[in-house]
Amino acid sequence: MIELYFLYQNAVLWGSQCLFSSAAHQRSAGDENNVDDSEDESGKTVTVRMLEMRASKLEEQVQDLTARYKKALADSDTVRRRTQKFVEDAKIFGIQSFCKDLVEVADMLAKSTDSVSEEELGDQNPTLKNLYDGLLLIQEQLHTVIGAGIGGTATAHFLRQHFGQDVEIHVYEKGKVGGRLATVTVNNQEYESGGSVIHSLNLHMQDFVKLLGLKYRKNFPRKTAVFNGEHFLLEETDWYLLDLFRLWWRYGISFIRLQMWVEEIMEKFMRIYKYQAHGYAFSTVDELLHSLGGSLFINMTRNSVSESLLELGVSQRFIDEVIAAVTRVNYGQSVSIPAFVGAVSLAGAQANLWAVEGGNKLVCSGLLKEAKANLIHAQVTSVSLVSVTPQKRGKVLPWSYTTEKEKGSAMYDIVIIATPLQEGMANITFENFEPPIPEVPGAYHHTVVSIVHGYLNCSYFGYPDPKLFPFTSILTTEAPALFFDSVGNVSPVNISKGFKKKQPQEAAIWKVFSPQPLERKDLKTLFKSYYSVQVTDWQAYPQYGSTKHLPSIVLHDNMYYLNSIEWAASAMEMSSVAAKNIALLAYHRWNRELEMIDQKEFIHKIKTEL
Ligand SMILES: CC(C)=CCC/C(C)=C/CC/C(C)=C/CSC[C@H](N)C(=O)O
Repeated sequence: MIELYFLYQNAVLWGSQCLFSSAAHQRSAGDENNVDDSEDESGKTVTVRMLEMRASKLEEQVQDLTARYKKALADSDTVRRRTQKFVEDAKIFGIQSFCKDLVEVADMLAKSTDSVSEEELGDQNPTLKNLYDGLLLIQEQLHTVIGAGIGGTATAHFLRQHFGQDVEIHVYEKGKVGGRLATVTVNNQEYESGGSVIHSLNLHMQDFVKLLGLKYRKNFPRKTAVFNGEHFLLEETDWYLLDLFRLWWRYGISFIRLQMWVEEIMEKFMRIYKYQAHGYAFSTVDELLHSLGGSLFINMTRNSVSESLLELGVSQRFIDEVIAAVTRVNYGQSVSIPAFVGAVSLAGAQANLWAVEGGNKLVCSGLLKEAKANLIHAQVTSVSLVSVTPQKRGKVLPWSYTTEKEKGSAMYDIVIIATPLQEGMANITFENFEPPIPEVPGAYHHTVVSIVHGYLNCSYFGYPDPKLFPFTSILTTEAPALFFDSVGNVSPVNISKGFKKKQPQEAAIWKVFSPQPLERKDLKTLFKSYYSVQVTDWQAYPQYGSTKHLPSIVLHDNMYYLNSIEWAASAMEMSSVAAKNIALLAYHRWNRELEMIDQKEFIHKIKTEL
């Protein structure tokens, strides 16, 4: 633009100089031809008159030239402005034509691949096959998921469902597929060591099991007691009415109030399936919860379960003896956890629970396969933003990863982080993001799971005769002397293979949850003798209360964080709900369908239909 402007100015100046020099030349020529210089009647000599005439002519010329010079200057300004606009238009046009070219190239690629028939792609023509595969790769969008637990694999599944077959999905996993859904083997039988129970109303988990042709495994009926470190406070019997009477005697109608509370929350939570079936997505966990249960749900993430239940009229004794026992077994934490996760925990203590025959982790491997995702065994160490592609194509996010053998990097269009980002866990650094990706606050809670093959020490619980000990599940209340949260008799993941439930006095497989690894003296206290102990130290779920805010789902234009939902409540179904939400959110944002995100009016209409 500046160069063009200077050229034009020089041309105008150069033209003016020519005009002036020709005037000077005319004058000298006139001087040379002057012969008659006699006076006229006004007393002026011919020379004077000629000079006057020339002067007036020159004056006219000067006026004419000044006018032309002014016009030239005005024209030059217009041309400058026009040139400027032209250059700007050229730039915009350049981008537009680049986008158009891209779309044309994409269309051409699609036409090229469509024109090749399956027969032509046979083994006889490897060059054509390679070319064809190469063209397909160029056409595909690349998505990636970090983490192959239930959240990551369910995301891969839903991404495939919404984006279709043309996208390529890479899933990075540094450990085993399944993540916190895992088993340990004792005497050739596998036992769940991580997330173990699913609610009968968890519809995504149910759908996965059906889709993958897996089988349900019903939980064996258990007989539960609550231990306070000295004796049992509550003991379940074979008599339902007797149990009810005892509950009423000890806690009044607290247990009925509690049951109604959990049912009401569960019913509201179930709205999510309808919203998701309509294709609606939420950009924050708060928006999602608000759409389900309004300010009640939002407050439930802020107030503790004990506060909420006290307000409801549940007795302090019931909270200390029953609610605490449930929050300890499910989340290793006290009744100060928020009410929402408290309610999920209580739903997880209901009778209608199930698991997956063969192990819950089979859902993860099945979903990966079903999504035709590429599993990459590598640890992602950093994610950095390199360039911005025009408009709809969003940002391109590459990252480095390390495997046992190599370091590498790759580029993706959409990135989903499905592993906890808390300090000391995923250890992913984010580079070149503007604004920078804020650190995700909060900590994860350590829970140690010990799978013990042995004989329970029933005397420790006040039952010297093991034959009279009827309990298969022992929960605990908050007591400083207690070194464990719960101990329960567990069945293998394959119960259909002729498995018979062991009696409590027999050597059996026990699962102990504790905040710290069990010491030898602890094992000696809990077990009369044992054959083996297998320990898994999980960073199992958030340390509730370690942050005030629920983390963001959207970390950047095309980068999402799945585990933010765990801060509302951590459970297999919660991760599945988050996975569906992120796939929908990513899809709508990619396609600029913003009316499908954080919808209020339509959701209100659907809510009233329920
Ligand atoms: C809002 C409510 C009351 C329920 C939402 C539905 C839901 C997510 C139910 C799950 C219940 C359940 C099986 C809980 C188990 S506790 C979580 C456990 N520690 C785990 O790791 O899975």
